[in-house]
Amino acid sequence: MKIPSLLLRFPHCYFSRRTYFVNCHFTSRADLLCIESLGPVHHCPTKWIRSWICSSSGLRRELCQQVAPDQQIEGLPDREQRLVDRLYNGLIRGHRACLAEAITLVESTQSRKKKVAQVLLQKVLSYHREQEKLNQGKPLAFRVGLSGPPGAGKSTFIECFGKMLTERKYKVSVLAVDPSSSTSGGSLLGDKTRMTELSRDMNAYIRPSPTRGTLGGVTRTTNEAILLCEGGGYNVVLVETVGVGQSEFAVADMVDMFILLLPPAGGDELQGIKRGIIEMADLVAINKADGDLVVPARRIQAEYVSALKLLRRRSKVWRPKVMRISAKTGEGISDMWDKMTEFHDLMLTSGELIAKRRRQQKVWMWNLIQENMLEHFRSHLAVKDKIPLLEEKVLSGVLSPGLAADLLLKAFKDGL
Ligand SMILES: Nc1nc2c(ncn2[C@@H]2O[C@H](COP(=O)(O)OP(=O)(O)OP(=O)(O)O)[C@@H](O)[C@H]2O)c(=O)[nH]1
Repeated sequence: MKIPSLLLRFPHCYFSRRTYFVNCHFTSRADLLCIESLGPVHHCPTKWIRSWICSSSGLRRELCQQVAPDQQIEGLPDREQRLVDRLYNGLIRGHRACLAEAITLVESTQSRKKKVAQVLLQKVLSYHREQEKLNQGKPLAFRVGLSGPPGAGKSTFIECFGKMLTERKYKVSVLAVDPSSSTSGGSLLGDKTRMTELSRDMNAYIRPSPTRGTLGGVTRTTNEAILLCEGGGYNVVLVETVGVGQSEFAVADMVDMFILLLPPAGGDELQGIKRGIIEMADLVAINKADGDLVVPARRIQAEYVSALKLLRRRSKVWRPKVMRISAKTGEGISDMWDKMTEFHDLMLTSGELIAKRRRQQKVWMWNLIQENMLEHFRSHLAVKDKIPLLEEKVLSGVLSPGLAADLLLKAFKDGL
């Protein structure tokens, strides 16, 4: 059936500025819609459409309200709007090329592209809300963080784990957070040669770490990339980081479950691993528990079981577990997934998962403010030229860091 165009976004709907003829296919449950644009028309009998939707779809009348103006996506020139529409449509249909292009867009540092990226994200977010509603409020994807020191076997694990999930008809995306690649010029996660088999799997999408940017910038784009992957229908999103810096703390703040992958090695060999990160782990997996390494793996497992008992409980429904696995032989990987789904179900039914996600949203917002404020500060005309001189004075000991900061902050405030 053809009706004049509307952009339907449940629980809200509003009529698009550019009107189209559309084909609407309602599902029997009447709250899933596919809209296909066929061509422009110049008038839009809104009242008729509303009553048509309400009567023919059985939707409650209050679902058909106009969205608040600040939620509307508009204001882009046609060319950019077409780009957003193309990426959005491709993304929600599961086209990997569109997902890749969309992530490149959110990674862009150009202000124009950033704006376009935000419009796209806003659209994807609305789509998320609709889909979550259809899913009885359950999140679309399971977000899992994976961290571990170099050589722990992260890529071997992801390859094995990812393939197991795709065989079970999950769609898996792997995002890497590795700001070391921007600071040292070399990537600790050694992006290119990793997970070759999984990267050929049509139900998997692997995105290497952005090669530029600060930790703040990289985590921002990773957060946004998670949303895009979920929009693309990936129901398990793995965020990988190397556990020797700050990035793993950032990753723990963007996922539902945080997993620490360790080799069967004792304290000295794991010095690079920060103590704090163990406290954040929901599951510790001792990898390489095969062959001669089974015995040391058992010992390390026992050590971590005792260590975790001493930590403060972060959840009412879950105590961190320690498991032995072998990414090489695949042993323990299926059991590990069972534990992970148990965690997910418990967190979901207790309401802790949703609460955690909400908290993370707030943290994310403040991180963005912090990052943007700093960028604004550094590039402000009143302080920009003074920074090198004052930094030099602090370095040579002529000025205390506190005084230099005060001088810069004063110059900034005066210049506002
Ligand atoms: N015996 C054994 N070796 C493993 C296992 N998992 C990984 N390895 C080996 O450990 C080495 C490091 O594995 P990777 O998967 O590259 O480790 P990684 O943590 O991804 O390391 P980076 O790529 O440097 O971050 C490789 O030689 C693997 O073959 C395992 O379960 N058992």
